[in-house]
Amino acid sequence: MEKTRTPVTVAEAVQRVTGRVCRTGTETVPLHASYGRILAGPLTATHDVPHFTRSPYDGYAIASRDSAGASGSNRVSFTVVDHIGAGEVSQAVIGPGEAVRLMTGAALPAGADAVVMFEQAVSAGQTFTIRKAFAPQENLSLQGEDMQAGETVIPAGSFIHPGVVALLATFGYGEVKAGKRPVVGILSTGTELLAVTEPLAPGKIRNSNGPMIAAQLARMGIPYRIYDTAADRLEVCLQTVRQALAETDCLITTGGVSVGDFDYLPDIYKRLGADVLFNKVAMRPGSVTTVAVAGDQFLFGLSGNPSACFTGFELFVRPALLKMMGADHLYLPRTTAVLAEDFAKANPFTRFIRAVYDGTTVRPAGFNKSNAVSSIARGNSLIVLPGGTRGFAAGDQVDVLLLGVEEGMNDWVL
Ligand SMILES: Nc1nc2c(c(=O)[nH]1)N[C@H]1C(S)=C(S)[C@@H](COP(=O)(O)OP(=O)(O)OC[C@H]3O[C@@H](n4cnc5c(N)ncnc54)[C@H](O)[C@@H]3O)O[C@H]1N2
Ligand code: MOO
Ligand SMILES: [Mg+2]
Repeated sequence: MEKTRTPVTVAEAVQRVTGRVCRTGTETVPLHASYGRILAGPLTATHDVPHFTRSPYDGYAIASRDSAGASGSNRVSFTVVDHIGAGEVSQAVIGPGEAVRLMTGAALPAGADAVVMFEQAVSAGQTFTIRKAFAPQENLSLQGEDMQAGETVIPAGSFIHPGVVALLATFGYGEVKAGKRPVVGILSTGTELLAVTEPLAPGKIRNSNGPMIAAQLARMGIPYRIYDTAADRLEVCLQTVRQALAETDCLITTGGVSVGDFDYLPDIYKRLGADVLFNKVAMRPGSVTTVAVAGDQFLFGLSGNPSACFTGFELFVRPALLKMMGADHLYLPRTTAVLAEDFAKANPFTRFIRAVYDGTTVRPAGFNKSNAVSSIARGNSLIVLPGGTRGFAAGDQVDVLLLGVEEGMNDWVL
């Protein structure tokens, strides 16, 4: 008889997984391919930004002291001695009553310390007048106002989003050192599984977990290798698992992880001498989710039930892969929202409900059993109801995990 499994809390399971992760290493990637990677080292400003004081407006550079006393009834006049656009540097040194006509982004000429916007001047040929006094540094984009040389702007472990790409470009990095991405194997097990394009047959279903996991990995920018689905036969599955472990950094299997007569993953972990971190989690769906480590390779044994499989990936596989790449924000972003409808079921275990979150309220995304596919498709989030609670009513405040958001949180508190 199958030994009773001891459930661990979700927090404990998450901690056991992330606690065992070793970094995959680092590699240098071209800047244009760096989006979505994890920054290996801190990004320090190698120069001031901007590195020269410039005009933030199209207008005239003046010496502010020349504008003293200007008013509507006492217009002060300037003579334009040069004319530059962004990228040009004026050789003029502004003397009393002189100005340089310059465009946004152009370097401030010597002798100037303020900029008059075109809208603040009345122009006439090579001269213009103003009706107010300008303060020193008025309308300037000062050297170093954005970043100063030596400042750490982005810490190591950050997700390289488009803003970080802009920063790397600003400092002249044509390539960047990033966390190496693990190559992940995907193996769907189950004698009942048909390839996606095969016609249905009695008792058979199409393999939806494999393509779903591939997409979950793709969403993280992680390369994967898909193995042919394996029938529920111990030797066949074991052989494919061994092959996958030889060819990839870690393996995600789906199905065959529970207590059924043809659930062979538990035997496979034994045969591999793998260290099973847990094989039962106090959660629904996905209570049978198993994570094992063979040598230094993770084996994520996700449930065959689609909603459980999906949830197991987001809760355990995702943070592990992020940590392998050196990320410091491992967990799904979390928020709270008002439950839009009653959820009457009791929650002996922590419950993750595929849900639709609209920024204020959240509601279950329809049929929500462990075997549901529809609610994974309709949902954009997971409602988290703590274990040991009764039902929840419309209007209750609940925790929500957001799916498909690039950057996560650096703690798991649920
Ligand atoms: N006596 C017990 N039975 C079950 C228990 C239990 O504790 N005691 N746990 C139940 C729970 S909870 C879950 S979840 C499932 C988990 O089963 P497995 O992970 O072993 O997965 P399978 O048995 O292989 O399949 C379950 C279900 O999912 C379908 N499936 C499998 N692979 C795919 C795929 N790639 N794409 C789409 N659907 C898939 C499969 O046909 C089954 O219907 O066990 C419960 N039983
Ligand atoms: O592992 Mo099961 O998903 O709890 O239904
Ligand atoms: Mg089973």
